Amino acid sequence: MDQFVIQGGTSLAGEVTISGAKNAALPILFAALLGNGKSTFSNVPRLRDIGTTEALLTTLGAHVEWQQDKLIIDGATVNNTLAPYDLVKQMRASVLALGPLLARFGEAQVSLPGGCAIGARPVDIHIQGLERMGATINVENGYINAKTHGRLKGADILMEMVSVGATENLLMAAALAEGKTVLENAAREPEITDLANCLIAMGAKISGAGSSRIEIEGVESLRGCDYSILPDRIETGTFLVAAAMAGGEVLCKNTDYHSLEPVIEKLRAANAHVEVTDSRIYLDMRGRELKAVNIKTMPHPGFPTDMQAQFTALNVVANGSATITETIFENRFMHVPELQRMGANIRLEGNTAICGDTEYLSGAQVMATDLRASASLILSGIVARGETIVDRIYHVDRGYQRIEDKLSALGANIKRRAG
Ligand SMILES: CC(=O)N[C@H]1[C@@H](OP(=O)(O)OP(=O)(O)OC[C@H]2O[C@@H](n3ccc(=O)[nH]c3=O)[C@H](O)[C@@H]2O)O[C@H](CO)[C@@H](O)[C@@H]1O
Ligand SMILES: C=C(OP(=O)(O)O)C(=O)O
Repeated sequence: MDQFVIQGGTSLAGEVTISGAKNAALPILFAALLGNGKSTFSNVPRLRDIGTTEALLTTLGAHVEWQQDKLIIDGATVNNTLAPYDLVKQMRASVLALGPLLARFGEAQVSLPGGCAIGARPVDIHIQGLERMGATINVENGYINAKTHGRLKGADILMEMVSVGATENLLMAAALAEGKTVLENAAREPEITDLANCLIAMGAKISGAGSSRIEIEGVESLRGCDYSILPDRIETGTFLVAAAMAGGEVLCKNTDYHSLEPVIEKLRAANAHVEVTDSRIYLDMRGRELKAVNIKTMPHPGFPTDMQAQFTALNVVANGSATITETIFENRFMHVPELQRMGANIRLEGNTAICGDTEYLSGAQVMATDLRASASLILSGIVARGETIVDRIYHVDRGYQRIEDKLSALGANIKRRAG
């Protein structure tokens, strides 16, 4: 298994070009299953999860190919509705095949994704919503088996919790349902708006995406589209935090400042100087004292859970003490024991991490447990004294495109060692 070897203590300065958003690309690539023609996607990040999605779409019969930097998916060739465990277990987002397959083919068998390191991650809200649209669903032998007689029927669906995945699955299903669907208490993440815009480009009739009430007037068929994926707000946030922790400066290009407002607000509260234009964010931390900030993760437009681990690392090296409260996932503090091994002064109380003053971090061999936990360990390694080795970096490769190349270009001393 590959590792990262990091020599700490370097400063960071320069520019970084942000890739397309994993969490927008994954639902959008599954949306191609709804179209009866070829879709061409640009700004698709080169990630392990994208490879897994390509494999799953191919298993479902879609013709998938890269043409230079564009990913082409032909929804017209889809001829199989079984998403097998072997692929779903590699990536939970595979459950997003459920809504499109059921809506287009009247049936789907999708392996239950199960939990992962950060929490149980149930899919009951996805299932209940599809049942409201007339699907018959049973969960047996580890599979969600869904069927519908004729088309799905539009319905008023009040989701009991704000769920990004359920909103995406139901939005895709409703696009091809008969009649009108109203999704209440919908997630408002930028990635939902991006998915809705892609569906609209395929011919769907959707209004209200980005608000908590989305209305969808189902259509009989959808076509392929040409669509560019939104920039990755979490990758952007990770580089901004890296520069803040290292006392350096960074210009993030090809990004989207609007999707990052809660993160930028916290970086400014941490005493970073931040300047924004629509597609660029510049952070300067030179000569400024980094201050610890209180964080509470919330659905968008609150502070994103996917930036929680990086801010835990930031608080560790900042002055003062502050609390980090995780409200989305019950077990998203796996980075804490690893950071403690590097000398971090953190105390866990239930779903809150209290970060006190830490004199310095010292390099150590640490283990990545999930995607953003891995990022927090890399950032800590860059500012630690001595050498840090991060094991199990396949987690990082799920969601960051060649993070070591981008960090090296900024001045970090980080190398991938093949294991
Ligand atoms: C609201 C939120 O911040 N969602 C995050 C979540 O999306 P993801 O789609 O993975 O998770 P959800 O938004 O669905 O989950 C939000 C909460 O609802 C619960 N739940 C969800 C579905 C369901 O059927 N039943 C149920 O109980 C989950 O356990 C969780 O506590 O993880 C992604 C990857 O880290 C992030 O990019 C999303 O921003
Ligand atoms: C946890 C994440 O992704 P996933 O939902 O794919 O596990 C993430 O993007 O931080």
